[in-house]
Amino acid sequence: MGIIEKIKAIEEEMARTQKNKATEHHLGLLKGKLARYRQQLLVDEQASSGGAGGSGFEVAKSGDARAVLIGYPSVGKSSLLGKITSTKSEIAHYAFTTLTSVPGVMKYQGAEIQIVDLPGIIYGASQGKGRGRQVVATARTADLILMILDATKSKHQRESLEKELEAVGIRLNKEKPNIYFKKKETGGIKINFQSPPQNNLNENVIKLLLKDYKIHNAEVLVRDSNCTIDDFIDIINDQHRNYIKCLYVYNKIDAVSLEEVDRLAREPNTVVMSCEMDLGIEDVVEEIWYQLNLSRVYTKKRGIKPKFDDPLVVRNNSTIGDLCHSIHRDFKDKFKYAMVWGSSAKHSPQKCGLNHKIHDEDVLTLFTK
Ligand SMILES: Nc1nc2c(ncn2[C@@H]2O[C@H](COP(=O)(O)OP(=O)(O)OP(=O)(O)O)[C@@H](O)[C@H]2O)c(=O)[nH]1
Repeated sequence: MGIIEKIKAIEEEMARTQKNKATEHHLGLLKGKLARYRQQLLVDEQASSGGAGGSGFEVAKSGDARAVLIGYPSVGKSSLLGKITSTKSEIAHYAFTTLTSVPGVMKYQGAEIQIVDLPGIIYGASQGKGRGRQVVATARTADLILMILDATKSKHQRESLEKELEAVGIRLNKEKPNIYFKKKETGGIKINFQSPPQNNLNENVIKLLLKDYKIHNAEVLVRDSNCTIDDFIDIINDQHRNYIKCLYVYNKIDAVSLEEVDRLAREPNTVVMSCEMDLGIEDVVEEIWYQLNLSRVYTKKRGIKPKFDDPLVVRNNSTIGDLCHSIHRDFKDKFKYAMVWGSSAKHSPQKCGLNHKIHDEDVLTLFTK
């Protein structure tokens, strides 16, 4: 039986099995197997196509961060891209057989955010259909997923996209489960719970899953009592999981009732817009910026005012060391100290080393050896 048939058989068995306390472990084990086969399918396909980037799909990452657009055809992805990316004329069209990916650059607050359009080909990826896998590989590199949805369509569109992303190991708006897991050479299986489990994850099911994955020596510490069986499966498959923020963007609100717009706008991590009527586009841009959680840092030379129109952009929680790395790979070696003005400084200016955490809108003078 091929992998696709195996996946199908498990999915069918899961659909047949009633969900209750008695079947919980059995279903958990099936989910574990499903995750393993799906993983294998993605790996096999990548190997046979010479790796995700081998067929030329992978888009070079440029700019300070990357957001990818995901959505069904005709929901308005191109319209949005046209509105928020300023470099329309420079947009490169990467055409590889049936695949087209259009990266554009959104300039905002001095940052350059690459917006990659993955035109409606994500679905079917988890079943090895079409070339969705390369799309998935690109989606994995995103700092933010923009799921573009048609406000006039049913909630099925969102659910099916979420299901596809879920099936390939992309977790939306979720933190990595708080479980310590380490494979060992010897010593058997050691399982501990920091506090009594409140959910379906328990010692027995962990043992069953590890056995199914042929892991005979490992240490497990469940730190969060709300962890589920699915969380543990994610932890065993950790190299193939990506925890990515997702912003749900409903387009075409001009075509639905005010009540419906109001309802959609209240959903978490959601913005609503109408590309056609030019409504809410600025909110989308602001929300992208907010979700990416970037910090702008202005550098200045001694005795000269900083250039506020040309910040260096780093991820939130970055250190001066990270900033040096973003300037140049070897810059850290030349770094002596920095003078820092702004909210991260205890007093302005503060003399700081590489480990100092910078805040948005700090001003820095870097001194080299
Ligand atoms: N009513 C309404 N129609 C819109 C809106 N935005 C886009 N459309 C229409 O929706 C259709 C699809 O828009 P596109 O921007 O091409 O959608 P797309 O998602 O890029 O489509 P694909 O290229 O097929 O993936 C076009 O006919 C647009 O005129 C909107 O805000 N309201």
